[in-house]
This record gives sequence, structure tokens and C-alpha cells, in this order.
Amino acid sequence: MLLHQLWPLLRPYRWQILLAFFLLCAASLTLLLVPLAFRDLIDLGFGSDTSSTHIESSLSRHFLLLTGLAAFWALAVACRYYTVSWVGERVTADLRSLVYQRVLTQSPQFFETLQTGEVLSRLTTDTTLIQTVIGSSVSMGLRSLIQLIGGMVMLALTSWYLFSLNLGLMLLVTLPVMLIGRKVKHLSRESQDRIADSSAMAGEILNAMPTVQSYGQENRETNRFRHSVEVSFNTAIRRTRVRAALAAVVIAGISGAIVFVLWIGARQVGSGELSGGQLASFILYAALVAGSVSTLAEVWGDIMRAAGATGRLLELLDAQPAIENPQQPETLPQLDQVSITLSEVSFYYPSKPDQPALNNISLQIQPGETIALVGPSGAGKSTLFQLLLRFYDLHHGTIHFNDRDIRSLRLQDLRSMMALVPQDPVIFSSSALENIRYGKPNASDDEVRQAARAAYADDFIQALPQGYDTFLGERGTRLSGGQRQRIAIARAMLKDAPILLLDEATSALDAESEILVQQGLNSVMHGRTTLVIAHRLATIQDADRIVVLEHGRIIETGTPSELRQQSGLYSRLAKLQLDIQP
Ligand SMILES: Nc1ncnc2c1ncn2[C@@H]1O[C@H](COP(=O)(O)OP(=O)(O)OP(=O)(O)O)[C@@H](O)[C@H]1O
Repeated sequence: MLLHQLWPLLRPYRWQILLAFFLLCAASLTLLLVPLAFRDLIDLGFGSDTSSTHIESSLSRHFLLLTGLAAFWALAVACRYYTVSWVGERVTADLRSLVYQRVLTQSPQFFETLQTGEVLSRLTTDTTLIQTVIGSSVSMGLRSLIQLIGGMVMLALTSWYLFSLNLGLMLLVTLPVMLIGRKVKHLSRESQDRIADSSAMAGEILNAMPTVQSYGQENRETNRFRHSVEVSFNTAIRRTRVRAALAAVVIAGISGAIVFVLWIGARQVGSGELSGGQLASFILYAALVAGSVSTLAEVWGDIMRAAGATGRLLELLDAQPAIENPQQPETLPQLDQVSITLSEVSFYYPSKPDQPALNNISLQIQPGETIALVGPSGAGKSTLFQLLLRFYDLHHGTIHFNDRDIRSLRLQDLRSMMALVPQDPVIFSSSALENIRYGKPNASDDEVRQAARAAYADDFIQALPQGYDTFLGERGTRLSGGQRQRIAIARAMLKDAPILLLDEATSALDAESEILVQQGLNSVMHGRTTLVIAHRLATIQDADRIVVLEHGRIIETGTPSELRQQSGLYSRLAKLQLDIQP
């Protein structure tokens, strides 16, 4: 079942697997010949007159043969070990990349329910389990299986009577092994889930250290994490207990069977039914078979454990993104002149199915027009941006860019038409230069600097210890809020997209920098279709039109001066904000 699920990943390496299988068979069969050589050695060496030169030369031949077998065995094992480990590492690396690639195509909805720490845990610990199985357990299992079957055949050939006795006892051991194996699988999945829970928790807290420390919650968080670790410890111990029981059952069953058969065999040697050499080779084969059974039990436990992990990974691989590319994507001609038309748009977030975030919105935005979205917190302004970027699909209505429904465009094409400056800009852990270049990966250093100058980011970047090459720290922790915003604006400017989405892009700037950055933005906005979300109305006085949203509905639209003349929400806000300023 596990291998069947993993087969698509294994198939590219089928030749390596075949080679490993061949080496494995060769090594195992060699090992099976050893007891035979022993039998002859013992019967020749101790069973009869040892003085004859014929026997001496025969003995030497047997010793030579044994040495040859050992050398071949060693070589085959080394080659098999290398090949199988290679396949294990390779498949794990492929699986990691594949799962990561898949996760990156998921829409935001997916990340609302699955925490990033959990994804990370699946990518690391779960894949490591699978690597153990492919890279060692499966080959150990196969080797043991060949040795088990071969050993059984040889046992049967050596003494049918003793073999049948042994077989009966072995079967008695197998049944509990299978039953306990299933339990291990279940407990293993649970244990991996608990590990993922603690990773998710740690991930979240490590990302919020300043808040945790400013509220003095270090001890509480430590305890919460300790509790979570304890839960995973307890689950792991439950699994270990079951596996320990498995080992006890196997060892007790097998050694009991061997001792019993040895006792019967010894009596047969005494009565002359069996030679000493035959009994010795029988015992070697029985030990081989016993070893194989206990390895198989161990491997079975590993495989069941990995089956749990594979299930969790395949869940990620099989997750269908909520938003997908259309079957036959259309293209948008005239990319420099984009109009946006929203017709009766209604939308509910998946987690709030009975509270519309946007309710019956219709809006026509001309190419090159600047629209400012104003309204109280939670009115649905950022949601509108999310819908334009098609992070979610609408429940009712349509959005058109020029005359194309956005659902008919390839996601990449659609998103390449928009440059977004989000409320909370993201800074990656790389240099200032690379952070801005994220807007256009093939931009030259000069283009990057130009964008930085336009966003008034050039001065502060130059003043950083290594200028544009300064490492900005994880999530830009080495920058102020306003500096992060300017980097994000420079990045959006560099993208040079026909639509600009500014979500409170200058909210963290001081008044002076805001005016400067605004000038920069004005020059970029010129000729582009722009949507600006702003709480500070002073920054949107140049907008062509203001759209006022409340509770997900448009309640007013018009130019700033038109709206001031009405006695609606905008004029109330404007009175509060603009009129008290000197
Ligand atoms: N991912 C989400 N899942 C569920 N509800 C959400 C989600 N994001 C936003 N909301 C809800 O949708 C509504 C609109 O949110 P939105 O972020 O669009 O408001 P906004 O007008 O941009 O507010 P602000 O000015 O504070 O940024 C709010 O009631 C908010 O609680």
C-alpha cells in the first residue's frame, strides 16, 4: 500500500531499484550457501577420518570457497547499501520539493486552516521517516524475505520433519506481529501529528517574540510548548510500548521454536537419523530464518510508521488548490490600458459563511483612473484587493479586466498585471537590493536603484552599513516600519504593472516622508489604473474618485469635493481629519 502510493516517485529510479534488487538477491543467496559449506566442513572435519590427504585438500577447498563467498557477500552488500540509500535520499528530496511546490500553489484559504509550522514538520520529519523506509527498511525487509524463503527451503531440504515443526511454530508468531503492526501505524500517525502541533506552536511564537516578551509571557509560552512536547512524548511512548511488545513476542516465539527444534534434532543425531553437520547447518538456517523474521517484524513496524507519515504527506500532495487556472486561459490584449469592472460582486470568507465581507458591489474603473477606497475598519477594502488578485473566488457577480473575466485568465498573467503594496509589507531575509528586485527578478542593479529613488528609499538604504547589500534580517527586523513600507513601494514600482494596488502604503511614514513618497507614487500612478486604500484622507485628495465602503457595501462615490458637499460618511470623516488641520 505504501509502496503503491510512493510508486510515482520511485518510478524514475526503477533501474537503480532493479540493480539494488539484483545485488540484494545476490548477497542473500550467497549468505544462504554459507551453512551448506559449514555442513560439509563439519562432516568432513569431525565426522570421519581426518588424516587422509584427500579430505585435507577438500577442506582447504571448502575454506577457500567460504572466503570467496564472504568476499563476494561483502562487495554485494556494500554496493546494495549505496544504491538503496541513494534511491532513499533521492526520493525524499523529490518528495520534499514536490510537496513544497504543491503547497505554494494553494490559495490563502488553505493556510487559514493549516499552520506553517505544521507544513514544515511534514516536510522535514515525515519525509525523514519515508527516507528511512526506502533507504534502508525496504531493502532490509526484502533481504530478510529472501533469506526467510531461502532459509525455509534449505531447512525443508535438510530435514523435512524438523522444518514442519519449525514452520508451525513460526506461523504462531506471525499473527500477533501483523496485528500489532497495525496498531503501530495508527499510533505513528498520531505521534507525527503531535510533533507537528508543537512545531506549529513554536513557529508561531518565534515569529511573535517581541509581543511575547513585552507581555512577559515567556514562562507561559514555555509551559504551553512543554505541555505540547509532553503530549507528543506520551504518544511516542505508547507507540514504543507496542513496538517493544512486538519485539518480545517475536524473540520469545522464535527462540522458543529454535530451542524446541534443537532438542528434537539432538535426539535425532543421537539415534543416527541426522548427521552432526546436518544439524549444525539446520541450526544456522534456523538462526538465519529467525533473524529474518525478527528483522521483518522490525521493518513491518517501520513501514507501518512510514505509512502514517506518507498519508500525511500525500494529503498535502493531493490538496486541490481552491483557485485553479482555467482549462483554456484567455489572454488580455492591450496590457497598458486596463479597465476594471466589478458587477454585483458579493463575497463571504469561507470561515464566515453567513456574513458577507462584500455585498453587491458594482464599480467601473477607467484605464488610468485613480480610485481611493475609504471606510471604517472592517468595511471590506482589503477584501476587494484580495478578490482582484483572485486569492478567493466570488460568490456572486463578476470582475472583468477590460472585457475579460478574471477567471478566464491564467493566475500568473492576472497577478502579473498588478503591483500590490500591502498593509504589512513583507521583507525577505536577504539584501535591500534583492528585496526590491523581488518585484522584477531580472531587473538590473540600476533599475533597482532607480525604483528605490522613486520610493524615497535610496537615502536610508545608502546609509545602511553595506548600502544596498545590507542584509535586512528575517522579516526585515532591522528596519523601521516606514523603511519597510518604502522598500515595498520600491518593489511595486519596479514591477511596473498596469494596475497599482496600494493598501495604506504610506501609513507608517512620518508626515514629511509621506509627502515625499506620495510624490514618487503620484509619478508612478500617472497613466496606471490605481486603487488606493487610505485612512488618512489628506493623501487621497488627488484621487479621481473616492468610493466609500461600509459593511461591505458602497455607500458613496464621487470626487473629493463632491463628497464633501454631501452630508455622508466621507464629509463627516473629512471634517474630523482635514478641517482641524491648520
Ligand atoms: N481571512 C479572513 N477570514 C475571515 N474573515 C475575514 C478574513 N479577512 C478579513 N475578514 C473579515 O472581512 C471583513 C472585511 O475585512 P477587510 O480586511 O477587507 O477590511 P478593511 O476595510 O480592509 O479593514 P482595515 O481598514 O482595518 O484594513 C472584516 O469583517 C474581517 O473581519
